[in-house]
Amino acid sequence: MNNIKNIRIALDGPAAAGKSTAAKKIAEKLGFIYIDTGAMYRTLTYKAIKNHINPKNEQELYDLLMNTVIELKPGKEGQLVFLDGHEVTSEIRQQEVTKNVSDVALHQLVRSEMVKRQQELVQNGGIVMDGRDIGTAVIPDAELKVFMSATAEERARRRFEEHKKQGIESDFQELKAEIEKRDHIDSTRAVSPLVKADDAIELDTTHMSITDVVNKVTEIAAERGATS
Ligand SMILES: Nc1ncnc2c1ncn2[C@@H]1O[C@H](COP(=O)(O)OP(=O)(O)OP(=O)(O)O)[C@@H](O)[C@H]1O
Ligand SMILES: Nc1ccn([C@@H]2O[C@H](COP(=O)(O)O)[C@@H](O)[C@H]2O)c(=O)n1
Repeated sequence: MNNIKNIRIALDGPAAAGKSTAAKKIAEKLGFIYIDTGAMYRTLTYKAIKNHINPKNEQELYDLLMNTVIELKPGKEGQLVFLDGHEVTSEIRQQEVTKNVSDVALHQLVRSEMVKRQQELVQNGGIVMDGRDIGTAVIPDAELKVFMSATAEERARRRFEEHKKQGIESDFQELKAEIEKRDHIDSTRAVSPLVKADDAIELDTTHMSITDVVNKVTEIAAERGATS
């Protein structure tokens, strides 16, 4: 890095641990760019569903990805997502996408292309990137790695409250089961599974507020050279 201010912060952890909420605020505080890599896997999944491609068909998914432009752009409320030039920011959060995304994300061919694209996005530093393999595969030499966790019960409770605020009806037990299923697929896949990098700082946020989390990470980021 030629500018010590432009550190790269890798934020990994299981579903609904609060990664994107924290990452957005940390980026805002530091004047960094925020990149949500889950959105890229979700966008491919959304297109695969539209094209009736089976999430288990690695070659067809890869061919589709090679003919797909995924753009992430900063917006007022966070990151905007574009698929082949069309905005799909809210479409990629649909339940059908959530249910299938971990099966799409487990393939070697899909992951190596996604990692390549993500590495191009972090070249200049000054970024907070969140996902499942950022500290282990995308930016293994990141200046700061954080592995955010919380109990499955608390993560399901947070998602349930989020849905309630958005007027989306949901069942707590179903949400918890969906989160646990996704975590299981993500952490047991053969290619870059969800795992804490050896040199990541573990942050159990079960009893932490969003402000506590943001303050903690920005404090450590400042120690590692980031200035706002
Ligand atoms: N420390 C916290 N305390 C209470 N609620 C939180 C905390 N962090 C995040 N939340 C809330 O939990 C919900 C899930 O957070 P968020 O979407 O940031 O998780 P995530 O890790 O990015 O999830 P995913 O990987 O599934 O996209 C959001 O409604 C968010 O406002
Ligand atoms: N670096 C990443 C990011 C995401 N995934 C997969 O995408 C799913 C959706 O991610 P969200 O953060 O939007 O919930 C996630 O469950 C993983 O299957 C990934 O593999 N690597």
